[in-house]
Amino acid sequence: MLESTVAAIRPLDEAAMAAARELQGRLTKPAGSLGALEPLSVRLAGLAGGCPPPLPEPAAVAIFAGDHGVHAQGVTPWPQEVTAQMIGNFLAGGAVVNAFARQAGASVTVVDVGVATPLPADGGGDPAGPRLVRANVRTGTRDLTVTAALTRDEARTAVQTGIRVAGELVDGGAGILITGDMGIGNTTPAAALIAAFTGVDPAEATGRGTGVDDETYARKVDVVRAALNRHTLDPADPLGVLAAVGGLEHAALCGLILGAAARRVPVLLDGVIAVSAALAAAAFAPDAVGAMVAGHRSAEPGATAALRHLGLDPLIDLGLRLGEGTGALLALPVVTGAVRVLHEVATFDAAGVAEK
Ligand SMILES: Cc1cc2ncn([C@H]3O[C@H](COP(=O)(O)O)[C@@H](O)[C@H]3O)c2cc1C
Ligand SMILES: O=C(O)c1cccnc1
Repeated sequence: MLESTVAAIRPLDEAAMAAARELQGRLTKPAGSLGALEPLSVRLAGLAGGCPPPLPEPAAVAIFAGDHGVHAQGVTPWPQEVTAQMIGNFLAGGAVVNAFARQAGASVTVVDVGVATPLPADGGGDPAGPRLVRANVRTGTRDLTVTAALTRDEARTAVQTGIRVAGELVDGGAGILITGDMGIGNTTPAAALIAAFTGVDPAEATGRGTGVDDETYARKVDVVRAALNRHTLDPADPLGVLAAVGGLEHAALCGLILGAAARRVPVLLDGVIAVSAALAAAAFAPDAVGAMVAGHRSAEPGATAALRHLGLDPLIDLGLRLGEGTGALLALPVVTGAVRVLHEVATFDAAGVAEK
């Protein structure tokens, strides 16, 4: 399933992109006046294979949750149980991601791919409310400073879970997928993935996550450096890199991105966890980048290194460092606006407006 998904990922459609560029030039506005929205609309036409591309509606957020053996190294001040507790909060609709999803009209799907502590009971209430998918591969990764975080089989199972969730959401009518994550400690494997795929130094890849103090930050950089030294990491073997230093939610997010790209549906990337997973997806299938839209620039420095490597410019930059899918959800109206222009704005001809 991983191999067939990767094989299904194709380049953007040049004819659709040319049509979108040509249409942009005839709309009642100075050429280029919509800045980054114009190339975005062109790219989405290329992804859809037609102009105008469909409006990216409805949106579906998939929050992949997992725990991390590296938590034992003291890389975050938060107890591991917070991962499971926040799942309860997501299902009850009380987290920031829920507030932003309601605002954007997006559905919320929470996927347990690797939570270590018992989950709260399913909400079971509102059928339109947040939904829980139970797909636990193992109860947290192993400590990546000691051994590989995952076996290749475990990493593959998590990637395939992400592909499956993407397929289900697209079959359910989603016009855009949004990446979300929850996993106490998960900025540490994200930094290791970013260092492995981009080649930046662990100090540049590593940030303060939930907001660690100077002492914890120094330890976190040492942990990422130790992980990079401990494992042989070949960026041409993304499954091997995900297994050695990744997390179950990172692997599943990689799958979600690959699944979206294979179905030619855009995937709006959130913060540092999402972009670290996007590096793995691009290593599996370079053309998957065509389906990626960088929602925002996380305050985590590794996110900027990853976006540079992917050649993506984030749509908004608000200093967010939360995850869950929050930054991507805030960027959603920008993506919709970029496409709506191609659907609704009059041409100079049709509106009787004189050209320069
Ligand atoms: C209450 C709470 C809600 C969150 N929502 C997302 N994260 C974010 O912070 C965690 C990563 O940061 P670190 O690597 O420093 O632990 C992840 O769970 C991520 O989703 C949260 C963290 C907390 C504490
Ligand atoms: O950029 C993110 O997604 C992020 C940053 C800090 C903590 N958790 C997530």
